[in-house]
Amino acid sequence: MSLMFGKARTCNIVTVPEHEPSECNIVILGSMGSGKSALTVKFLTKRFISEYDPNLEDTYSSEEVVDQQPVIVKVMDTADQDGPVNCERYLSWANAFIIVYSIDNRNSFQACQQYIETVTLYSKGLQPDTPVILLGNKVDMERYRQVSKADGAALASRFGCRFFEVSACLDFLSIQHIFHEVVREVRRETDRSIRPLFISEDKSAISLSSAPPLTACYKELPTPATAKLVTVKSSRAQSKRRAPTLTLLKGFKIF
Ligand SMILES: Nc1nc2c(ncn2[C@@H]2O[C@H](COP(=O)(O)OP(=O)(O)OP(=O)(O)O)[C@@H](O)[C@H]2O)c(=O)[nH]1
Repeated sequence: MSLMFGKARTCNIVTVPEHEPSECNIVILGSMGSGKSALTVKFLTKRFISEYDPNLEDTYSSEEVVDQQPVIVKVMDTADQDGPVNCERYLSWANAFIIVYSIDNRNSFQACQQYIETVTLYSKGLQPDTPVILLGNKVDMERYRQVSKADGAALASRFGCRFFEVSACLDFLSIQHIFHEVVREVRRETDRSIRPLFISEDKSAISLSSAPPLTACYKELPTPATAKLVTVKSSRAQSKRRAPTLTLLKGFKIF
């Protein structure tokens, strides 16, 4: 069963009940082998698993607390064969994008530019804006580095993205920090998009004190399944390989 959660693009202000944690849909993009799955698994399980089914695309969720506020983080680990293809499956779903390259692979860095251009073009003018984080992964492979930190930073600043270098096989906290920073960026953009209007001199302007309290622009969504990690979207592509697999996480097949 494929169950996708959307979010209201048009800002129809609805009240999110206090007890309901907000949601944050994050899409991870990048060329094959850049480390998308490894980063996703590390964030969800604190473990580094070395081999994944490259054709497996799935969406996972995790209940997090960011700055004392609970949030359901949904992560779509994509599996484009090369470059952004049929992007509509994630463009309207995402609250944010993490675009990954491997510092030891120049081609993966070039592919990131295509992804950044695609998502920034789509998000242009949309409210709230969709934050993009550029990630240089495999920083443990320094001796094989092909992409300098300066190159990564320059690409990120050209598109107004945040930029980090990480390694999915090193400490968990640096990976968790990235995902939590994405949640903070989404919250900032949401607050920015519902910031009270400036009251003009014209007395006819609505006085905000009488307007209902503005809250996040999310439509009421069904509460997600209680399980901590759930697969909410079936795999897009079935694995072609029939090697024996160990299923670590629902939806992840590890060889
Ligand atoms: N040294 C090192 N290897 C990594 C790191 N992250 C991922 N890898 C390895 O790189 C290979 C590809 O990792 P994946 O997570 O499958 O990459 P992916 O982007 O999901 O690739 P596809 O599944 O083909 O789309 C695997 O062998 C991982 O073990 C890292 O930070 N450091």
